[in-house]
Parts: sequence; C-alpha cells; structure tokens
Amino acid sequence: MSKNNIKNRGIAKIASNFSAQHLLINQRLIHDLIDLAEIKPKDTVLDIGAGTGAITFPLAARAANVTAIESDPAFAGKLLNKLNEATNIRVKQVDFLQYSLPKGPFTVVANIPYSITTPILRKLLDYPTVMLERAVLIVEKGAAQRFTVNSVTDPRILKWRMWYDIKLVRSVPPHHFSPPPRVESAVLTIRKKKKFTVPPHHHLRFMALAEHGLQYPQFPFYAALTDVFRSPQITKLVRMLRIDRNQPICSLTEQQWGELFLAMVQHVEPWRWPRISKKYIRKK
Ligand SMILES: C[S@@+](CC[C@H](N)C(=O)[O-])C[C@H]1O[C@@H](n2cnc3c(N)ncnc32)[C@H](O)[C@@H]1O
Repeated sequence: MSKNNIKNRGIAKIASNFSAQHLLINQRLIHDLIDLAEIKPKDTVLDIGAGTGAITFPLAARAANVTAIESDPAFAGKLLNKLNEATNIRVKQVDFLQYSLPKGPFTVVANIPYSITTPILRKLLDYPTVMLERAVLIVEKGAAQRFTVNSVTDPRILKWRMWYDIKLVRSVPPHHFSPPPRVESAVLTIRKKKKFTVPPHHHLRFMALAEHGLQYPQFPFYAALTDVFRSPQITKLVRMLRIDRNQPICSLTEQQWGELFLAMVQHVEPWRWPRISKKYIRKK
C-alpha cells in the first residue's frame, strides 16, 4: 500500500471517529436530562462520554461530584482545561468499558457513544449488585425501542427489566446535536425498582430460566417450559399467573416471570432448573 493510501485511510478513520461524536447543543434538553435524573446535592454522578462537557458542567452545579469519563485524549484535555474553579469534577481519560464503577450509590446522566450502547448497559445493568440508582441516557431511538418493547424476546433485556424500570421518555431530533446524527435519538430513563420480585442474588439463575424459556419466544407458554415444570405444575402456574396456556411465552409480564421463577426455586427439583451458562459468571 502506498504512503498516501495509508495516510488517507488514517484521515478517513479520524473523520469517521469524529463524526461519531455528536455533541449536544440544546441547552433546554441538557437541563431536562438533569431534571429527569432528579439530581440531589449529595449525589455522585457519572457522565459517560463527556465530550467537551456539555452535560458535565451543568451537572456539577447540582451534584456533590461528577466524574467525566472520556476516552478521546483531545476531548479529555479540553475538559481539563475548562475545569477552573469546578472542584467537584474529576476527568477520567479512559474507555468506560474498562472503568471501575463507584462502590457506593451513583447516577448516570449521559449522551453515550451509540456504537457501544449495549456494552455500556451490560456494564451498568447485568449485575444488580452494581450500585446504579438511576440513569438518564440519550441513545439511538431504535435501541430505546428495543429496551422498552412490550413483549420481551431478549432474555438479557428481560433480566434488566426485572430490577430496573426502563422507559423511553421522548424522541430527540437530529438538530439537537452537532454534527446531527443520521439516526433519530431518544431519552431513556432507567430507575432501580423499589421492590424486586426476584432477589438480586438470583440474577444468574433467573437469566438461565429466561434464556431457556425464550429460546423460541413465540412458543406457547406450556410448550416453552415443559423441560422445567411437570404437566400438573404447568396447570397450576396457568391458574396462578392468570394466563392462557397457549399464549406466547414472550407475552408474560416481568411480574409473571418473577412469580414463575419463584415457583421454580420453591417447587421444582434443582436438577430440572436450566443451567447457568459459564459466560455469565464474572471473573473476580
Ligand atoms: C455522542 S458524544 C457525547 C459528547 C458529550 N457528552 C455531549 O453530549 O456533547 C460521545 C462521546 O463519547 C466518547 N467515547 C466514545 N467511546 C467511548 C468510550 N469507550 N469510553 C468513554 N468515552 C467514549 C466520544 O469521544 C464522545 O466524546
């Protein structure tokens, strides 16, 4: 490859990286995000993908402390230069996926990089022992719709929704960013539930049941779970959950999934429980 080609490729890469950095320019929207997060003066808040601080600085005026996480050294440098008197902002130039989350309760307000939406949410929501209280995020609208759909077919999303209320609050048009993205965006709120049906320490076992049950999301309830529950147990469950035995398994609500899980751990012999996949066991 010629030197010029290598150089051009480099420039194209920088340009495409740069175009992924759609900075928020609508002040009203930024304040709405902070209001939605109900930030209190004692709160610890993370801004994931802080850019040049469009959200970081107004957040710092309301919270006890803000950590601005930004992987791009140029943006992180700009943020550091802008700190001045703001003593409650810490800038971390790091890939968020490698960042150690706070040990105490925290909130997130962020316009995140869309290309890593699912890895970010996995880091925040996969382990309900993580101390996340609330998050208000700008994400691609299609992703927001997937996370909030009525009939959940993705076991991981179902699992997140067992411990967190996830809502698509509203759409955000492209002209609220510079440069405008090609896709529609949305405001997503995530809030830890006040009461859990399934205790958080069961999260891996719950995931195993959800993966097993949702292998074929349109399967009728009774057929999707015959390997786990015996036929008389299925009949009792249908009555208990007030469902039709033929309704698709993906149409169950989170509450019904919770009751189903508790029935499994209380009444089914452990050798019939779906196995926990090794890929979900976090290495220490
Ligand atoms: C959509 S921009 C948002 C910038 C700023 N928050 C705003 O709203 O104006 C996303 C930001 O995330 C940063 N970013 C991309 N990948 C990241 C990662 N893995 N960890 C931390 N920051 C990342 C980008 O450099 C960019 O500044």
